[in-house]
Amino acid sequence: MSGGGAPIYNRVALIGLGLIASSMYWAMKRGGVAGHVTGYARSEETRETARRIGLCDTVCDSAEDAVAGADLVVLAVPVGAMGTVAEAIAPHLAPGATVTDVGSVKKEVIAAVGPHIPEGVHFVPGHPLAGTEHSGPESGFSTLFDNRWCLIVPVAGSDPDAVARLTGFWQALGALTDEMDAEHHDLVLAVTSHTPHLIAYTMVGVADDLRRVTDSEVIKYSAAGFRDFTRIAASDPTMWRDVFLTNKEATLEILGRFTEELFALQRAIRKGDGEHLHAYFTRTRAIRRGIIEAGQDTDAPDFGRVKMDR
Ligand SMILES: NC(=O)c1ccc[n+]([C@@H]2O[C@H](COP(=O)([O-])OP(=O)(O)OC[C@H]3O[C@@H](n4cnc5c(N)ncnc54)[C@H](O)[C@@H]3O)[C@@H](O)[C@H]2O)c1
Ligand SMILES: O=C(O)C(=O)C[C@]1(C(=O)O)C=C[C@@H](O)C=C1
Repeated sequence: MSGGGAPIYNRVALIGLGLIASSMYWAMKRGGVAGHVTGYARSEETRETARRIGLCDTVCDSAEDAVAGADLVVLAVPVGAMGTVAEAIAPHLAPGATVTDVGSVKKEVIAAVGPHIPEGVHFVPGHPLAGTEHSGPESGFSTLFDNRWCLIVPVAGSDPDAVARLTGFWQALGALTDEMDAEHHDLVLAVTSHTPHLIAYTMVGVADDLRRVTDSEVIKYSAAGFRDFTRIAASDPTMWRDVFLTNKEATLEILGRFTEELFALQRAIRKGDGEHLHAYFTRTRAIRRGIIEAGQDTDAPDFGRVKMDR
């Protein structure tokens, strides 16, 4: 972490003031990572909230004002709005500035933003793999990125110094960093984040339909597994609508494989094929244990319990 050394960027502009931007602001302040931080959100109400809670050193009434003189501009709006925002700020970007984004999808964001980035301005996309089901300017906290991955996704011709500086910035916010190309990123995230969210949304929807039949029993007596699904399914509808509309190809590919496996399990249940079910669950349990042994999920609530099982 920067820990009070020289700031990595003198002036940072946050466009969109929700969970990710507000967490970035508090983490920047914690580590002395940035000099002055400006912020802009589309709605007057969000800007007022930001001013009230001291989110950003200056809250601007236009994106153009926010980016003026910034050496780092962070696009932290829903994926579907990235292109429009980039187009609006493009004429006001300072020469030599870096524009990055935090969008959950990379290929379509790069296609939407890239063409608007002027000559002499660097574009280095990124994606912190950290979040919660909450959204808006009051949902952020300084430790969100601690020990979480942030994937840096350089585009063709990305300036290596700009990439290295942004990488150092994310590390100073507490994150672990890695580089990945956009196509691979979108496939990996379809497996680890996007399809699981869709499944959670579906399961909660199914239970809600059932609730009408069983008169609230499903929700009332929901076990921990289902409650975890409801947390995920409470995630922001705009953000997730945009994720599925923009990571269509990879999500449909993974959903296709998921459906095949589900049918195989369904068949095993119908035929009473306990061997199939047991072998399948044994394989997936080993995956979970492997993650924990690799130390990649040490803050999971059941970490200690799984260790004690052995
Ligand atoms: N929430 C997560 O778990 C998570 C994790 C990693 C990355 N992301 C990505 O980060 C980005 C922001 O997500 P978030 O969770 O902070 O969302 P959020 O809903 O908390 O905040 C989004 C902000 O953008 C503003 N906004 C929307 N459209 C705008 C526009 N056209 N112009 C200006 N401002 C606009 C909203 O008013 C809000 O302030 C998204 O692209 C999302 O995919 C989210
Ligand atoms: O922890 C959560 O609530 C999240 O959904 C965070 C999560 C994820 O799926 O892991 C969601 C979207 C992102 O783009 C990155 C992280």
